[in-house]
Amino acid sequence: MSVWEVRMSNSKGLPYFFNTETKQSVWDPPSELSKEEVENLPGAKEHLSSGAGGEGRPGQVRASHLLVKHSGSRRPSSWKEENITRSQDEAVEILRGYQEQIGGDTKKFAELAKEHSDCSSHAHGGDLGFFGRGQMQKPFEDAAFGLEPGQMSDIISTDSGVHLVLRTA
Ligand SMILES: N=C(N)NCCC[C@H](NC(=O)[C@@H]1CCC/C1=C\[C@H](COP(=O)(O)O)NC(=O)[C@@H](N)Cc1ccccc1)C(N)=O
Repeated sequence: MSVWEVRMSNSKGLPYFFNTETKQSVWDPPSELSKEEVENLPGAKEHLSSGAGGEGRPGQVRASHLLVKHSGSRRPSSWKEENITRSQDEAVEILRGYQEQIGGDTKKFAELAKEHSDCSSHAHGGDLGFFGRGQMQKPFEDAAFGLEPGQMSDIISTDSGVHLVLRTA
């Protein structure tokens, strides 16, 4: 039985390793443990996201999004539309319509993202792959890290436009 266990830092939204004997906390897996041992530590299952295909590292999430850009977007252009002139209110109305169609159906989410998302990730049904904190714009990061796998956000707004976020792992 290892003296180590995996716990979650709520302030950082990241897992860490706690030594129940020395009461020491470290961010990285203790070097004396093999990968196998780390994965079998108490708390590893719920805190160390392995995700689909296991590419996810601790503290990462995988998410897809459906982005609708508007005239106030930092880059009001996309694969779909050279020059995006809709207002932010119109973009929200459009996204509200997709939100209704999706309900809780993740397959429908990917279909609508593929057809309508103003992000290059539309080609993969909106999939952004795995990412950790510090990579995405803050409102997007907070939404993604605030979801459980399989859960979809409400409409959120970033400098890119308005999004629906679906956490997948
Ligand atoms: N996987 C990463 N680390 N890629 C870098 C993300 C940069 C990050 N992006 C965002 O926060 C928003 C939310 C999600 C997508 C996104 C914006 C834009 C669209 O908006 P625009 O930039 O025209 O304003 N799409 C992207 O970046 C795409 N390369 C994301 C992507 C596409 C295909 C596969 C993987 C990732 C940022 N810090 O700006």
